[in-house]
Amino acid sequence: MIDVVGAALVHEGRVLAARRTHPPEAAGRWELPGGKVEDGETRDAALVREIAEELGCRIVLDHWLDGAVRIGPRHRLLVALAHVVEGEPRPHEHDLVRWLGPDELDDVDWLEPDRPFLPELGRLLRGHVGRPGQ
Ligand SMILES: Nc1nc2c([nH]c(=O)n2[C@H]2C[C@H](O)[C@@H](COP(=O)(O)OP(=O)(O)OP(=O)(O)O)O2)c(=O)[nH]1
Repeated sequence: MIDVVGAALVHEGRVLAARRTHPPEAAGRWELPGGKVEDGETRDAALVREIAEELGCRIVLDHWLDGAVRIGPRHRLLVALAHVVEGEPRPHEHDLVRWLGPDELDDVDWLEPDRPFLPELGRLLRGHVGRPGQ
């Protein structure tokens, strides 16, 4: 099983969603930025690397959300709450990013494996993670 790691980047009570451009069946659908963990790499290091590549910023991980969701036969998705500590996230590989508040999580067409993480994410955002002054 290969781990795919996604970052729930939180800022001021909103989370960053990114729109995929490939492959064709996933283009236009939304995900948490991230990617596959490489051989010999920790999940944490993989996520920091992927976000630097995809969004050009440095992040720090807060904690991994509960659960792992199968993506097809060989992969599974794990999600960590994280925040940006250097630079501004700008899409290099996605065609759009959006910051979504807890009441906006249903406004975008997420890839299926991401959906089970949304209730916990909504609760965390409503509980004020990443709000100014915290
Ligand atoms: N990054 C990411 N991938 C996701 C999410 N949800 C989901 O089903 N996936 C799927 C899409 C892809 O099939 C796979 C991750 O592939 P990727 O293309 O992002 O990974 P990568 O950057 O390591 O890419 P590659 O070098 O293997 O092409 O997991 C998600 O929230 N984030």
